[in-house]
Amino acid sequence: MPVVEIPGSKSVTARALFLAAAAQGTTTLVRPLSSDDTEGFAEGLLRLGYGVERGSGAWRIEGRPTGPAATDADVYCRDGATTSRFLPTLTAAAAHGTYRFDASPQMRRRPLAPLTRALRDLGVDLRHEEAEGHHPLTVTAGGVRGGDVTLDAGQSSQYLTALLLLGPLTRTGLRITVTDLVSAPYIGITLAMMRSFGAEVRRDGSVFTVAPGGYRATTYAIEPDASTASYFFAAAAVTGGEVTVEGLGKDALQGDLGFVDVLRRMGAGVTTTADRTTVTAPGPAGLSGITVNMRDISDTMPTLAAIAPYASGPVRIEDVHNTRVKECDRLDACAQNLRALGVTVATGPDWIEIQPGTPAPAQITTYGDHRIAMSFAVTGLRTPGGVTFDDPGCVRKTFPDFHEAFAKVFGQPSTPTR
Ligand SMILES: O=C(O)C1=C[C@@H](OP(=O)(O)O)[C@@H](O)[C@H](O)C1
Ligand SMILES: C=C(OP(=O)(O)O)C(=O)O
Repeated sequence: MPVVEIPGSKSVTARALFLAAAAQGTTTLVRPLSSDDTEGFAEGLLRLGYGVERGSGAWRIEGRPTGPAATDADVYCRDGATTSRFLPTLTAAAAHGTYRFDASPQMRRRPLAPLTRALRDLGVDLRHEEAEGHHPLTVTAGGVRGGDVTLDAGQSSQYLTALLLLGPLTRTGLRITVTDLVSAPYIGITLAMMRSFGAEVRRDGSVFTVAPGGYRATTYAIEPDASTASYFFAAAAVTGGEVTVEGLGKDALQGDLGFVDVLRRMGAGVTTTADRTTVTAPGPAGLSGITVNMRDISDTMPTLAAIAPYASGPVRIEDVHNTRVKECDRLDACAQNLRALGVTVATGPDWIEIQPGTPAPAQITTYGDHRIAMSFAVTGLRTPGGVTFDDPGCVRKTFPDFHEAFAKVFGQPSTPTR
């Protein structure tokens, strides 16, 4: 019964870095994720003049409630959407300073207009350099008074998280009315973590009220990444094995742990205690087909799509339109790779339906998307000779050692070669 050690949560680490930077005092983050996204976030804070010390297993951040020490900085956000959306928002609260942000070509393509519009509605001087609503952009800080703002988070919950995180740094607090919301469980993570750093925030349906007053430093332990765990759980379900992940159980903050409920509905065995989760393969009949709404847990859509051919009936995943504006268009990427493996698949604006099949060996086109690589590594476990990847290294975004760690647990390498 392998107990798998999963690296820290990207989402929790990114929020913790924002909160620690804005807090009064020195914060210690225990077991943060060290990957391209979170290292990029930390480098961004360093460029802004925050004190960040990255030790192995713990990071220390010197909070600066008055804002960045640098009054002028150029920050490169790499591929990180949380970095690209949270860091400009952090600098908007500074009393003064000019901060320019840019991101990778992949991230430049991804939208952030609803967030930048809301920031402007709150009086922030924010200019897009090229395309409206995309990086690169410049924030000329002058503090944020606060007040009422309306936000459409139907494309990304990260817009709402950014505004919520900003709330305690405003002079009078924020009242945010949300007209639409995807990936809702991520807002639960945000609210819980804001409270852990001393903020006062309330939710009444679609209205969020955040009191002014800043944040207080703390020691914060980062839980393992539930989206990353999905590849190991899925692999247990399709290889006849069993996998236990420690540190992710009933008390977990991350909604993506809900992926195990999907596996349970398909026939896998799932046991969850307060702080661990075990998935065991289904009986001899294998996984059944399913129709499932993944609006709340859409980062695990590619995981399910990649194991879908091994189910005994069709797998239909619905309400995941926002997966088209992630690292790549994930509905198209999943469909194209499944077809390359010889599987029958159909897609619509916000859904994908996959027929049972017998995947044949193929090269997976990752589109530079870590989740496409990690998901199809699971498919490869039951493909004779495995699968190969055009860009195996794209896993660096959230799990640089993924291929090695996966091979260690499941024996067969996912052949991360070109
Ligand atoms: O807030 C976060 O940390 C995240 C929210 C989700 O994004 P969307 O809200 O854009 O779906 C998720 O896909 C992403 O990996 C991380
Ligand atoms: C969509 C993702 O990341 P982000 O939006 O934080 O870049 C992801 O990790 O699947």
